Amino acid sequence: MKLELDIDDLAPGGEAVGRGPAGRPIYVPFAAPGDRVQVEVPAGEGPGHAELLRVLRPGAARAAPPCRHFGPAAEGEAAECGGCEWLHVDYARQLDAKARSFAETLRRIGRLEPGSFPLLPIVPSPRPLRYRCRAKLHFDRASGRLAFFRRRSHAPVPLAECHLLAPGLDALREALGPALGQARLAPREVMLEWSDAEGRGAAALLLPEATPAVARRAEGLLRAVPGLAGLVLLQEGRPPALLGEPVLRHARDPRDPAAGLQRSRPDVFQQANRGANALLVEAALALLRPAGARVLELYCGAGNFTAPLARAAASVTAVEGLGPSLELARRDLAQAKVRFVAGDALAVAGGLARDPGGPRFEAALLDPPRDGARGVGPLLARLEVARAVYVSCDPATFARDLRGCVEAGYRVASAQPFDLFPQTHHVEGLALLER
Ligand SMILES: C[S@@+](CC[C@H](N)C(=O)[O-])C[C@H]1O[C@@H](n2cnc3c(N)ncnc32)[C@H](O)[C@@H]1O
Repeated sequence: MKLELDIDDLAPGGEAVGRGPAGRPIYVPFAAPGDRVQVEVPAGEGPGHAELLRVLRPGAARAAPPCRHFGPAAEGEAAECGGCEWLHVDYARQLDAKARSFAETLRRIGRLEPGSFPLLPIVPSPRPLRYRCRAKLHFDRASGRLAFFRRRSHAPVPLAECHLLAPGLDALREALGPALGQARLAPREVMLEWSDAEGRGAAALLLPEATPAVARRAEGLLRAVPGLAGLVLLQEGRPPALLGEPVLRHARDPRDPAAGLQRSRPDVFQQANRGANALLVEAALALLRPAGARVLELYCGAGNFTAPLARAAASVTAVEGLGPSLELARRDLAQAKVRFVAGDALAVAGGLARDPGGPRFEAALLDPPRDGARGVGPLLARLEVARAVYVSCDPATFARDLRGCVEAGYRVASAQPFDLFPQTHHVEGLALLER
């Protein structure tokens, strides 16, 4: 059914939303607040996911998307690249939508009513474009190019440009696709990383098989691509094979050389937006006040927060589940007052909590993956943690866990959204819990 709609807002899931007949919410990709649009809507009663047919009258929130791959497939060269959702929306409007959806998730899932705790304004990314120093891409054999997937699909969109990638990373993307074809390598996934501090990059290739012949071809690839310092060859069920120098060093804070460098590897977690990450780390440390405290850090990764914690704290016990991340953190931060523990974060914290003679902590910092840290509240209480900073990339599990912490005796002393992923709906959360 064809319909004309006024678009009211951006939707938390990355589309835009307007009201159809009888007030039915209709979600429309590539529409912007204030637009009048013509859409194709599936019949039915509940919320509808429509396709955009035409923008009849553009709204004031519209911006000209700089990328040929963005937008509905029918428009010229555009090909519904799934890398961006809101490249056609003014950045201030994106921030406003994220701040509101963050607050709404805390209210709905965390039962944290607005006004009952300090909710701080969203922190913008220093760069709304060209902010990524790493990306997960796919190799499209047909075009010999690296690709993102099309929106809501596994069809590749071979990229001739990407405005989210830092210039060095974008140049590496452009060179690597054809070179993979020439080396007769067809990875299922390519994790690409670039260090501005080093002026060179690295890639992890997920391969169907990593035989000695494949490794020899990968060595040829490494020699052929300027700026590619190293490769990690990944094959399911096998340990990673390293070629060249895939461990890069990033500036911990691009604004402050004194903050030092941090090791990274393309196959382990690292924040992609280094500029916004520096703001997040700074805010987390200011909230936690680790000076002189015994600190428990859960999900420490390669030590993004561990280094500044170690500078101020009396001691840091840092827990991480992924071996190669922990190895990088250990290499950067080998010092007596930092104790790294390998293992499942909640199991390790639970073990410490059950041990009557075990360590206790004044402060804790946790930064779990999207699944969150269900049940962490009672563990923090048993470990006698007085204040905890929770960093999250998923507002829903964040809100659930904050509720759990409140039920375990903590209060939310502040919460704040951060924009680490401009042009998408993703939002990072930071909260201080105290008791
Ligand atoms: C969002 S990342 C944060 C890493 C680090 N804090 C940073 O800022 O770069 C989450 C980290 O948790 C680790 N992880 C995932 N599940 C885990 C678990 N059950 N126990 C311990 N670590 C886990 C991942 O390997 C990853 O390093």
